[in-house]
Amino acid sequence: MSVTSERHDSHGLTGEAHPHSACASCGESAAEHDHDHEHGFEIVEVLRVVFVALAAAAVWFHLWEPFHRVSVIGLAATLIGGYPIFKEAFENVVERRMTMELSMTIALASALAIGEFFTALVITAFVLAAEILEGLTVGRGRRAIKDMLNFLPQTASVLREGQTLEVATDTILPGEIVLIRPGSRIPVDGQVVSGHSFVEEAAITGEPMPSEKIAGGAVYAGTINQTGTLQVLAEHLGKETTFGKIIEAVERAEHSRAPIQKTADRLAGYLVYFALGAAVLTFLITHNIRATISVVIVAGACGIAAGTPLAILGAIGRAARQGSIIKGGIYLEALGHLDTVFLDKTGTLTYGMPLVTEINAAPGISEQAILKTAASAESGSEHPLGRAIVRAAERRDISFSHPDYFEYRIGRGVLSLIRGEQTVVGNRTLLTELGIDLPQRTAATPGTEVLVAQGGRYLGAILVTDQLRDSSAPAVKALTDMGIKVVLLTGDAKTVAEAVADRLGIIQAHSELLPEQKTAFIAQQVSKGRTVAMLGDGINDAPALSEATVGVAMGAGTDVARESADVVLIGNDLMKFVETVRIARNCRRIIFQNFYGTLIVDTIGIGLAAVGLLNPLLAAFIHVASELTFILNSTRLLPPSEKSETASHEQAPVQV
Ligand SMILES: Nc1ncnc2c1ncn2[C@@H]1O[C@H](COP(=O)(O)OP(=O)(O)OP(=O)(O)O)[C@@H](O)[C@H]1O
Ligand SMILES: [Zn+2]
Repeated sequence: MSVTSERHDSHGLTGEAHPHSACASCGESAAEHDHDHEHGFEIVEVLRVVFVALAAAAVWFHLWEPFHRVSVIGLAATLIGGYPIFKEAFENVVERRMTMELSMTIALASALAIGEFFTALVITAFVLAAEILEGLTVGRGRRAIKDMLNFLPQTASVLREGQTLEVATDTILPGEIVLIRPGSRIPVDGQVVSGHSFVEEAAITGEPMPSEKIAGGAVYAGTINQTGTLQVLAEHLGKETTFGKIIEAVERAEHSRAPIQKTADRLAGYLVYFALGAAVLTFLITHNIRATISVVIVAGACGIAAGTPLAILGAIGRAARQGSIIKGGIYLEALGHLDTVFLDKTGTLTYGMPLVTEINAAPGISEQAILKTAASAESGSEHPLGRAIVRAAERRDISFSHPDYFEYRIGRGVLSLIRGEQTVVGNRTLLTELGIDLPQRTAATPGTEVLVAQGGRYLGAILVTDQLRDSSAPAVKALTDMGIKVVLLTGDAKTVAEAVADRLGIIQAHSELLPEQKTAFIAQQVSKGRTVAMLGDGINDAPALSEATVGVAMGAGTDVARESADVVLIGNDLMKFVETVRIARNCRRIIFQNFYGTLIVDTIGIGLAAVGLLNPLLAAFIHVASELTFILNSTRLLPPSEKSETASHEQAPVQV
């Protein structure tokens, strides 16, 4: 049961500020407030319960009863103690909203009217006590997320003019050198300039194994430096850090309402009507006022109304802790009933750092010449394949020039002009379109064949192989085991697609797709009513990510991909995606448990009350107990408190 006093609003989390109301207006405002004055409110509320309970005892023992029919203590204490309930009910009447407070008020008024003062007081006490417990639970949920914000260090050591100064973190500027001692939390995103250490990055990636840092390595705010001192060149600060962005996304997600939340509010509203309707029927049929009051009282809806946002908040928070940022409740909900996952190959299933592994030259051409020509053509290329070729040429000390003209044919390769000669580097489709004669595939091993031609003549093929991510195979298996269809979509050749699909146990693979074909493919699935996720990393993937029900970007991918995505995997670990789907499914299951549980308990309760088997006190107890059970059910998803974690880290032995 929940009473929504104004003070209480400030403790709410999105959507549960008026837990019993079926109104969309209850969401946003409550979440804006903070909850620093929590303790003051608790004491007033606790005193109110104690007051009502004492009054109930007084009524029970017939203390001071100047009038025969009316208990002054009972009446006064119910009115004073129940004030928050009545106030809320009055506001609901003004707003023409049917809420549980309103029905409780009706029940209390009826109890007073038939002289059941003790009953009225006990019910009031129950309701108020439940409200406190619920407020604490929901507050804990909100704090679990807020905690994340407060755990960046407030001060940091900075090297300024040859001196080490302790300054407030928010005064550090990009480009300054920050000194990070072992055992302390890193305050900025930046690059290690000197030192050697291991850093625990669980806050960012969810990965518990510390990662080694030497000069040149990247460190992230919120992670913990463990063994050595590091000097870090600050690059991003505060909100601009990866950590800051995680928090921002989680906060935004918290404010956005998932469709299921609207369903929950509506369902909670219907329950009130149902209870009132049942009460009217009970009265008409039995003329038993006590039974009628019990019917009104027994049905609780907080398990649905407050339990739903709590579960969603917990799930988003938990996912964030393990390195996947869900940008809104709506995506969490979709992930909970996903039926297909589309995977891009390069950069998603593979590391996206391919290597040149083989060069097959046409007769009379040297490997050197092929690499030189290809590297020149690709010197301005951003594509992983182009970069691999350029890197290979550099590694072999092959000098190359820049093309006079360069054109990128999406999904095919590059056209360029080198010293007046038309140079083509790309796949079979591209070279065939240009009318260049090609031999059969020459490569001995699997990999992507990049064909090179100059002046209309085929020079040879460069085989580029990318490595599958370690997490790809287990992730595909886990998704398949969960009953989700896994489909590979790639721009690469059929042979490569099939080899990858084979290695990973993917049954359906589509190859040689242009980016717009990937997008169209996904759009078609979505229009069929499927709930699909697309995982990708590249610039070309952005439209497909937007088209999918849930677009998922690899953290190491391009900015465009991360912007268009609905979920970002910070650590590039595909198992994190699997884990996120599990969390989403769990969240959905808990919400539905609460839905069905509430409906069952309320229906049985109303039935028992209607036939006179529940007195109002028992009815109130059932209401409160069932609601608290369902709300506690929702809290199972909340991430463990970060405070204790932080404390244990700070106590870690400091070695300098
Ligand atoms: N810069 C390039 N140099 C050579 N070939 C290229 C280049 N860009 C694209 N290609 C050719 O076009 C194909 C499709 O490229 P695209 O970028 O669409 O997909 P991909 O990187 O191979 O894989 P995925 O679609 O799984 O990310 C590549 O496999 C390659 O054969
Ligand atoms: Zn309630």
